[in-house]
Amino acid sequence: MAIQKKHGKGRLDKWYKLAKEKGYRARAAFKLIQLNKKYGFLEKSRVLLDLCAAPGSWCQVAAECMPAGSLIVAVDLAPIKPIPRAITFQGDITTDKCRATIRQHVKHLRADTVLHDGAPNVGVAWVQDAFSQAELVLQSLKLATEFLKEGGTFVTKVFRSKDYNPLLWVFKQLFSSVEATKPPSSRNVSAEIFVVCRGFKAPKRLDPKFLDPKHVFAELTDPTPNHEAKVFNPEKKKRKREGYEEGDYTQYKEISVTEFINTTDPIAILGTYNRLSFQQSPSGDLALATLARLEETTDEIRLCCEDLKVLGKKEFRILLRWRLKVREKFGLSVKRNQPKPEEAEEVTEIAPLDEELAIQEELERLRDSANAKKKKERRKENERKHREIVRMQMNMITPMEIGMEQNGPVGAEALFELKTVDRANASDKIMAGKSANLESDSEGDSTMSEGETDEGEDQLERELDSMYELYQEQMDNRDSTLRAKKARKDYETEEWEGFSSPGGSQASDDDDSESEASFHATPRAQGGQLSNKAALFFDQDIFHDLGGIHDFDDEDSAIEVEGHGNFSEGTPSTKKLSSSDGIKTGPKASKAVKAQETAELSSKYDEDPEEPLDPRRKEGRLDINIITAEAMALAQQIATGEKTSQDVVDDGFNKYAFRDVDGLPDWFLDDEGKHSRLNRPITKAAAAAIKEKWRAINARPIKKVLEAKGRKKYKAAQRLEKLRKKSALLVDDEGMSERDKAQEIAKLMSKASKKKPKQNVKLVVAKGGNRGIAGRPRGVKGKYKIVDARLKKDVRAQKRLAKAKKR
Ligand SMILES: C[S@@+](CC[C@H](N)C(=O)[O-])C[C@H]1O[C@@H](n2cnc3c(N)ncnc32)[C@H](O)[C@@H]1O
Repeated sequence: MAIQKKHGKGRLDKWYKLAKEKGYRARAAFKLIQLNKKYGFLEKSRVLLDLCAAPGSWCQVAAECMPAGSLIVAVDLAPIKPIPRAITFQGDITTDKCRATIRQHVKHLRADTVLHDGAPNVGVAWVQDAFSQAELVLQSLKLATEFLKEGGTFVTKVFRSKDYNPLLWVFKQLFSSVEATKPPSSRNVSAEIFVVCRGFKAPKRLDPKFLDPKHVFAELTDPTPNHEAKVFNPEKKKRKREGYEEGDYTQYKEISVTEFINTTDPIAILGTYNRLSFQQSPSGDLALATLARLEETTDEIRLCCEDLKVLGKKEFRILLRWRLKVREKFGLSVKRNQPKPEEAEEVTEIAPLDEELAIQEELERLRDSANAKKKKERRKENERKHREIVRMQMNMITPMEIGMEQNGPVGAEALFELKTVDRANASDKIMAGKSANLESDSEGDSTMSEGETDEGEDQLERELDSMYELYQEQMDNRDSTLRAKKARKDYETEEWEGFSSPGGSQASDDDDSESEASFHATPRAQGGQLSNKAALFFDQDIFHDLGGIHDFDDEDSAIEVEGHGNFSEGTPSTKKLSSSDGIKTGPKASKAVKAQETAELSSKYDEDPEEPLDPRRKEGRLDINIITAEAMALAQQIATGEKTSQDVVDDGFNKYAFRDVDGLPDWFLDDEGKHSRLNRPITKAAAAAIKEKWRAINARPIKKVLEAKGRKKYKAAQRLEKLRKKSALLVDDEGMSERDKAQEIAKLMSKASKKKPKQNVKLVVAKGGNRGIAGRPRGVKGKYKIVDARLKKDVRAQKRLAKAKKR
């Protein structure tokens, strides 16, 4: 910390200059301004007493801030030049005469505020000072108790000495709020502190002992100080908050080296002072001059003398040895058998030597209390979470509300556990299953030959179709989920058309090739590349002449989808049916059989069903969502190796397969898709998992609630950011003490965490001048709502009727 000079040019700091500029009689004016800014007592005061007021800068500030017509009475040992709006007189605040004079001036009135900035030995009449600072404070408090009104404020200056705590104790007995603060304009080197006591309790009877210095400052016997311990065992020292020595309120102390040589207690000097000075006094010191010229006074010694606070054991020993040598040279007595410093065992408690320490401690205390608060909040939060989990277990809330949804329902991991697969060495089998070829003989002439239908039948068909379309349109409009489904269906249909386009260019897109890989007729590796084995195989000459193999593959893959669907043709309607089977897939192929992708399925578990209209994800993979227990059971069987993709393909050959759907009306296909389908066995775990999944999905808050929650979070983040910026500004403010900064930040935090009171909405009845108005009604402030006059009347009428019925 930079040391501010209290004397000489150092005292002409920015506050001094500012005071000059503003016309205040002393820089002390800013102390009151800053105290008042923090506590705002002057604006509320009508009668004020300023004890120890010379030269009168506090009076000037009070006269500026207090309301017009207020009474200011100021007293000091030294004369005070007249101040507009203030009554001043010369007197000693410790005397009865002064008390009587104040009474004369204030008459029957009681003071709202009593200020005391007294310091002995400061004024011109310092000789008359018989009291120490603390005693002077007690005297001013005595006057305050006599003249203050109930709830009044007493502001006093105290010094951090051993009397500080007893004084604070007395204040706390008499006032409801006592706060010690150091305004930024108060020099750091000064041990002064200002105590603002608010809410005077105005006791009817006051025990005189409260204001009797003998009782308040009654000393406790102290053990003899052990300076050696201070110097040589600094790490063992315990702080005792005694504060500054009486009359010595600076933290930086230096002493001449000659004193160090002459003293009988050198260790006391090393423990107390900051510097041993080689500076000559104006009168000249011969011993010092000799000392400086001695060869023993090496550069190292000089360096050690510069700052005693940074020295270690070794340097202290060097200094002590040097002192002994010098004393020998000067013919002073030398105690050879001085106790070895290391042997010092007794540890005494050391008072804090500087104010910096006091501030540090205060900050530590604040930090500790903030930490304790945080810990308490954390504990509360944990308790809340625990309660929520219990509630969730009781099915009162959903996992999503406490952010557990992404973990999936309990047992999901077990469901897709691959360990059992590994144990059974079935993974290879699964991998092999992936590339199983499917020979389709379903391809062929499947187009339905148009039979001979008569005119009436055709018309009926058309009518039925249009009626069904109309019905579907109505359903779609009614339900947003259905709308989403339709959009999805359209998308799939579109894609499908692309797939069967001639040349198969779309089918060989990178995106698609990946999805094809699982069931492809040709064993293509992911990304459209052939595996080495497959490449070698297809390099054979017999394949070279085969054109359109891709088209064929594509069609096969389409069939594969139907493997667990009900129809074998690659028409839009069959796509629909395949999704009704439980695994929602993209257009090309089902990926449910890929063991590696089953893991992905489980992670997809809780995705929003409303959100993805596009079945593909950004990276081009299919977006598969297991939505039925059957699909879940199948996925589980594949994941655990119970079934391979080949088995799935085999299962696909059943009585529902290979149905000709060409020319069948949509409504019929829809109906068939719903009812005429294979019932696959489901496991208990799969059923439970799907149930849990739907429970979580159903329990999700509606969009509006989610949006509101999001808004709330966003606002909280904004508030936090604002707070962070404000705190950063405060931290950078050089004009504020660390303690004030910490307090300000704590204030900001508590302000930010407070909930704003809900604004009441004022109901304005739309009648008279307010009838049919567009904007804010006249004379209405804040939130308002215009209500219909009739409503009120109706309510009244109802009440009247109810009353009449009772009679
Ligand atoms: C720091 S100055 C006060 C400055 C003043 N607050 C201002 O703003 O100008 C301290 C004053 O206390 C006064 N003082 C000290 N002992 C006093 C006593 N027993 N009675 C009255 N005044 C006293 C000194 O005369 C000195 O003027």
